[in-house]
Amino acid sequence: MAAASRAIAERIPLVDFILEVRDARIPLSSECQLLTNHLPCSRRIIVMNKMDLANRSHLKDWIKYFEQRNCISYVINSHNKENVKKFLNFLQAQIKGLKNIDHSCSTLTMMMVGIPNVGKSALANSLHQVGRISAAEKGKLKHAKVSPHPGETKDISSLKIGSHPNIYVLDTPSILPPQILDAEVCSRLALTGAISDSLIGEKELAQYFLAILNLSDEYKKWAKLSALENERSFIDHKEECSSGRQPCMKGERQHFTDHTQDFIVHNVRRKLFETISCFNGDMQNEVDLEKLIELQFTTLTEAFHLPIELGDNARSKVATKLLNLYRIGRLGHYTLDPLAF
Ligand SMILES: Nc1nc2c(ncn2[C@@H]2O[C@H](COP(=O)(O)OP(=O)(O)OP(=O)(O)O)[C@@H](O)[C@H]2O)c(=O)[nH]1
Repeated sequence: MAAASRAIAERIPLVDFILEVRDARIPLSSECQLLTNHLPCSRRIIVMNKMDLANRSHLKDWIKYFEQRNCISYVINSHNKENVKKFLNFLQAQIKGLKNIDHSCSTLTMMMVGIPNVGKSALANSLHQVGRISAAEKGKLKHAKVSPHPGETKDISSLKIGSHPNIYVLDTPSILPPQILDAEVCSRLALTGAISDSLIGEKELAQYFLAILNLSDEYKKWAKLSALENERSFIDHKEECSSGRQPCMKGERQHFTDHTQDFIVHNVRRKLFETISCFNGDMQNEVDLEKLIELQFTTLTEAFHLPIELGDNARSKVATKLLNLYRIGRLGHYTLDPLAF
């Protein structure tokens, strides 16, 4: 990372814009510290990526937050083509605003910079795909490597994203400071996938996520799952009594090992809703909150259909599956950094 930081720092004066890619769930914790002291805000655009995973009602407030600090910012989902097209138009408007440029024959470069796993390569690829470049150039489409694991981009690569003027985007390897002293920031970075889970521990990370979920309002959206389930059990019971057949397990023909299947996700959401709404303790009290999380681990073992024989290993499995569901956006949308104007 030290070599990457040097290579990026050397290029900063040579490029027209820096696209500092951050994670929309942690707009502050995912700040790239290398840029903080190096760059005037007018040449930096803060791109809050993965907006589809963040709390939507907070996004406008974050744009306002950066505006107040004279920084240009933009929120985006790199997997959404329409979003990426609008972003490209926005970038072209920024370029038009640059003075002393012959817009018909110039070549402009933008460098993507950011901490691991924020989606720099995914965004570079998407811009390249929607960019107005010739069919011949598209035929040779290069791709930056996209991966769910942090630190996969090893070299600086260049992708063309526009013509007249020619615009190139440089995808760069991730950079992180050598030490992160704030434990809360570390947990947020691990939960969003910027650093490895092993630095915190999977179980601890899942407990951290459950604390966030329990203290948010996201679970309230799952109230109807619980009501629906009660209604369904009542109907099933009536049908079984009248037909004399044996009760059958829900989702019997489905695959219990794939925790991303709808029937398992619904079960998980329902169990989380029920444990939180039946909880009598004080959520603001750390000891009470820990008790609730303990109970949720036990309840989720059943919701994920984990065999009882797994014993203590069941808790690790619950943690892995729970973190995965959170990361693919199936357990609600959270912005983990608090907004402080
Ligand atoms: N949900 C969601 N996932 C995204 C988005 N952008 C990227 N991802 C996913 O995030 C993961 C990381 O994306 P990359 O493009 O490899 O991230 P990077 O910043 O280049 O990662 P490094 O290799 O550490 O430099 C991949 O699994 C992507 O599919 C987005 O807008 N929304």
